[in-house]
Amino acid sequence: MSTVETARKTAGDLTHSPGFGNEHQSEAVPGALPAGRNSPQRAPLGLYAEQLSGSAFTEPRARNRRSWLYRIRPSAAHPRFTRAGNGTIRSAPFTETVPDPNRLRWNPLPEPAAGTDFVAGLWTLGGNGDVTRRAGMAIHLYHANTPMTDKVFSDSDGELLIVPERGGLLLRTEFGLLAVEPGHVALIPRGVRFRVELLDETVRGYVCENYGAPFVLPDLGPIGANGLANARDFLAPVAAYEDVRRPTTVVNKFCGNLWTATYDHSPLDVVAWHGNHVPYVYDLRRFNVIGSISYDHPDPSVFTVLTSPSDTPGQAGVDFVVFAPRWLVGEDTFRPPYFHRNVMSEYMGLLEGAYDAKAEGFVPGGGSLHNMMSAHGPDRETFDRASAAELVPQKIDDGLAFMFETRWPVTATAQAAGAGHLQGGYDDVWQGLESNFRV
Ligand SMILES: O=C(O)Cc1cc(O)ccc1O
Ligand SMILES: [Fe+2]
Repeated sequence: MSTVETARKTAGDLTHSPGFGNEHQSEAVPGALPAGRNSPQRAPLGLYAEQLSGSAFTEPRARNRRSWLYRIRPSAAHPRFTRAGNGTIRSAPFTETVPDPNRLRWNPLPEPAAGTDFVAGLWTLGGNGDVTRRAGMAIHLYHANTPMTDKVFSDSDGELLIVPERGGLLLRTEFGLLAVEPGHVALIPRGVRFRVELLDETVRGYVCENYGAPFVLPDLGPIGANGLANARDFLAPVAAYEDVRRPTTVVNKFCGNLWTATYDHSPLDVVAWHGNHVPYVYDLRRFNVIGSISYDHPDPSVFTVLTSPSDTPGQAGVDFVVFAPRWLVGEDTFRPPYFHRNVMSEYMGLLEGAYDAKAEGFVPGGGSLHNMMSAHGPDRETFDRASAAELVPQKIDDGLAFMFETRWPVTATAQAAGAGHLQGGYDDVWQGLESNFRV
């Protein structure tokens, strides 16, 4: 069997622990999880107990995050990390270019060179904030055609929201295995080690690296107790471990740089765990879309899947927003996204099909950046069509788009600002919107 076939077979057999933000627990071997305490004098089965903290010990209970891992060897037993090249990964502060008020749009990344794995194929588009302050975010794209072998990755700088656009990934994490396909997302918490294997020969997608407060489900306010992304649709893995004594390269992204150390064993050796600092997958098509059933186009905040709150109430470090299949029924309403200028900065990507504000040029695997206060909205073709459309109920089900919306302007990396796949002439999509003013 090819490595892809083997990974597919493994992905087909996975079981999960459902729920977002709750206390999960799992043991791959009966009796591996200590009962009634975290640190028994001797952990069961000769395992080592270790706490992984995703919040300060003292943060309020509602925001407190930690997991207890029961592992074959303690994480502390490792040699010295040394600097490795950062490849095409960049981190905040982003200072290679000046922040650009122009509307920018990219085509998909070119095909990866042979032998590119997930970490080597990470390519940073831009971001904001400062990794050393745990504030802000980065937008990455990835492309890969090779599984990571005897190599694991962990990101001390933030959590990773992985959004596949082409091909599926098998994520072997310290907590167990997750499979994530286009139309699904995976969320890997800060510091969790994982290896990426491929469910297809070539894979491609987007990553939001969130340096700030971990993503949570948004409050629902008057929507009530249910709706948007439902907590039970998030799936954590069940424990699965490797007892492998073979040199394994651990790549750690720390304060913007990659560091590596060669362990003499696989650190994916957690036999049991419990806690709430855990990875998840989520199927975007489970999103319960709320919208207007009378008139007007609601703000896209109503499509928020996950939000990273900042110290300013209601102003997210980053929101992850999905434009999922839905009905449009608004009466006397311009139904596509309206023209607007937004204090928040918007990076949009497309997972399949088309997006209802853009007739052409915004393609799956590509992306657009509409920075703070930049004027954007429907292109001319969309404006003309939607202004004349007969307002019968209409199902939008020919596309899946998403947005990373962030409180601070996004500064592009040099490689993104100078990319061959940066589109020229994006401004032209708003040309020809002539004055129709008549008095
Ligand atoms: O710019 C975009 O396409 C995203 C967006 C969608 C929408 O429905 C309303 C506002 C908005 O920024
Ligand atoms: Fe917008």
